[in-house]
Amino acid sequence: MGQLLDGKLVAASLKEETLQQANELREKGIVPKLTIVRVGAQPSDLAYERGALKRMAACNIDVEVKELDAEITQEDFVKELKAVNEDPATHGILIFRPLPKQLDENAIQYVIAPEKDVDCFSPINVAKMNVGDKTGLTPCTPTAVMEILRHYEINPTGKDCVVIGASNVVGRPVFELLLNEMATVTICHIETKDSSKWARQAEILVVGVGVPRLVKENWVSEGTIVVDVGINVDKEGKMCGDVDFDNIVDKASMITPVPGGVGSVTTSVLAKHVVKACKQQNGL
Ligand SMILES: Nc1nc(=O)c2c([nH]1)NC[C@@H]1CN(c3ccc(C(=O)N[C@@H](CCC(=O)O)C(=O)O)cc3)C=[N+]21
Repeated sequence: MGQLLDGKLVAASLKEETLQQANELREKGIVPKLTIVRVGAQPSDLAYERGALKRMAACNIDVEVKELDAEITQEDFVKELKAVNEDPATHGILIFRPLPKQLDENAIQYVIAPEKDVDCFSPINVAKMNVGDKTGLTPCTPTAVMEILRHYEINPTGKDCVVIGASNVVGRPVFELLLNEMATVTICHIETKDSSKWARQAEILVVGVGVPRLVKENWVSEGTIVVDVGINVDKEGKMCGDVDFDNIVDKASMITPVPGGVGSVTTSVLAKHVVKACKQQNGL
């Protein structure tokens, strides 16, 4: 059986680091704070919010949820966001996405203050990530993938990596973060003729598509390292990933479970980013 890549372990070790840094800031009289901007009450937003609130509490980071009406206009949303940008007590801002359809994400991405943008919504942070400028803030879930690899001393440098899924929130940033580590990266997407053919060549396979158990046993080779970013609910109401875990676990050399894999690391990365942003804003 392949080794389980245990996200809870990774999250716990990140938490220790972040808690210590948050406490050091508090000793200096600086209180690190995250403000969450939620429009409406989407179940997936609420699921993430619950996890984020718990994690911030564990890291001694303050958090405020700014809950906005589901029908809010573009103009009012921009006004609210600018107020959070300018709030000196707030060091990190997380806006749940996707936003409802009356709001124009392509315009709003330019409004969020880049130095507070802890989940990489601003094109400034996207550009910094894409050129490997470490002063920026990277997206939490893709960074959680990298933190799992780092924790288990899996160095992507020079490795053949295949990313399944080219979304702006998972696949593309994972591609860029792996490339920054000098991996050889192939990205497969909806128009790829045969993703399984590329996946079988992978030393590290990262999957983020949002299709329950898309990746079957014949997509992996003996020894592949499999990282599953999917969080789905199957027809039986059971949480599952994008990888057919039960049929792959024996073939893979290492594999993340769902739940308990990437998804359990994301909020720890969020906390780490709030502390990073807080330090930068205080010249530390
Ligand atoms: N800017 C932005 N970034 C996001 O990352 C983002 C977002 N907007 N909008 C909403 C979606 C949804 N989302 C979830 C994350 C974890 C669970 C979840 O269930 N987590 C489990 C752990 C799952 C596991 O262990 O794999 C938990 O916290 O217990 C659900 C949903 C993030 N999102």
